[in-house]
Amino acid sequence: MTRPSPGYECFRRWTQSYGDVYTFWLGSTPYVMLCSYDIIKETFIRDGDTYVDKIQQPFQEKFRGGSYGVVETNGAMWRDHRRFALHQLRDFGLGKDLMQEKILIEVGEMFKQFDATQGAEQDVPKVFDVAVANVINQVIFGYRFDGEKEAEFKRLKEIMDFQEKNFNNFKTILAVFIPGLGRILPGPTIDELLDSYKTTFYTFFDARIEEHRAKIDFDSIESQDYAEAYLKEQKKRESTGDSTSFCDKQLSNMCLDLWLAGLMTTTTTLSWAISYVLNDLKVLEKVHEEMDRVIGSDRLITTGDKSQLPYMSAVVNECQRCANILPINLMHATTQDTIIKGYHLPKGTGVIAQISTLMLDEKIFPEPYKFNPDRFIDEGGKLRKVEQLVPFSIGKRQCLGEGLARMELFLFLSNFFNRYQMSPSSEGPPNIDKSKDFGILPRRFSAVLRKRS
Ligand code: HEM
Repeated sequence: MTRPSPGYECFRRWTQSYGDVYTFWLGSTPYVMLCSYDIIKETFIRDGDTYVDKIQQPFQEKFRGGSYGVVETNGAMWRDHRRFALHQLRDFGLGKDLMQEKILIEVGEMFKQFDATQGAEQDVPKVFDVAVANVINQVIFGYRFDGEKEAEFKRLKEIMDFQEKNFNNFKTILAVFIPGLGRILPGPTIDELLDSYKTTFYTFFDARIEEHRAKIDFDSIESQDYAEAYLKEQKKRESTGDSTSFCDKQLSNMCLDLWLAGLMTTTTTLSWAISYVLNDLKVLEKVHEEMDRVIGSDRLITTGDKSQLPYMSAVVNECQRCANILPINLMHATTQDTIIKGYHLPKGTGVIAQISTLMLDEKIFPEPYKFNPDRFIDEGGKLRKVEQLVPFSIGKRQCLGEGLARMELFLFLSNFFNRYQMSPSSEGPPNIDKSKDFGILPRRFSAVLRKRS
């Protein structure tokens, strides 16, 4: 393979050596990496339809029982379900106050947990994990993990920890893409890993779906959550003779995609965000100075305050840039023959918009590994818009949950910082070195919180 092994710095160096378009081979499959904003704009934005497909990975179909969900599907299946999910997210209150209300309830619950143990070292990411899980589970299944449901979350968390532990290393990625090699590597095979992971998740989703089916009122117009809206749409389509496009298997797989994409990305970003700030407490001082000047109390901060809090927004931007949670973005495929910079790419060629390299481009972000929110503040003290900040990717497959994620990051972080003074635990600030990681894992750490007066 290569030295250093594939990861942020390796992709950055390859871009410096080979230019902003080069080929990266995973097993026997070539992927064309697009590594500058100009080339990504020229392809994924200006010619979006040509880059919209996903490479079909055999292990995905095996895992899902066919081509299902929204993250891995192509054509009408992908288009229909992406549109439907976006529509439901809007109906549940994105852009209105409803979603914000749900998130602020979680902020309040989170405060109760942190307040109860203030002054002592506490596991901060653990509390954020539950808060974010409650938000996405409300969207999909309409309830929070409180009271007797707490055990449910504990079980799901165990599976996610299992996934984190077993799937975020280069050996496993190699085994996925080069199955022959996977069979001779030590440890459990990919099939064994996927089997245990899959059974638990689908069992959870299918049980929730059956509960919905048992109590659904098909005559009610409003739906409380995604699963209810889906079952109604399924019935509507079946009545017109279409029994395939909104089938049961697709519902389980949509729940899986929304749940996993909605939870792990956001919790990982939040844990990195707090880790960066714990490593540079001067940033927290500046946040507090802005909060005291603009908010001046412990009232809940809402999205209505955002335009008055440019430094806070710059902190969120810089946390997303540095967290840079996908060292390799998801793999796309060309839908037709095309030409990039004079190179001919036949239909079906793997193409990757390399957003992690873009967010570490030193021409745009000098000293790219330095955590520096001020890079997003202009001379007039206002928030500076930087096109190259693309943590949610670009083009027709751009993150489906971007609106929800942005709202969660701003509301969770701004309210958390406004309420607490924070200091590292006796172990010191969390480790923020990513140089040895291929995948990116959430940070696990404790910190001491004290309510600000
Ligand atoms: C900080 C949080 C998040 C980050 C950084 C993030 C980032 C991304 C990225 C980079 C992609 C790949 C786009 C591409 O293929 O080019 C993606 C896709 C996706 N994300 Fe997110 N995401 C976040 C939160 C969420 C949330 C909250 C949801 C769910 C509500 C979600 C659902 C999805 C889905 C379903 C896709 C696949 C879209 C498609 O293929 O059409 N994400 N996300």
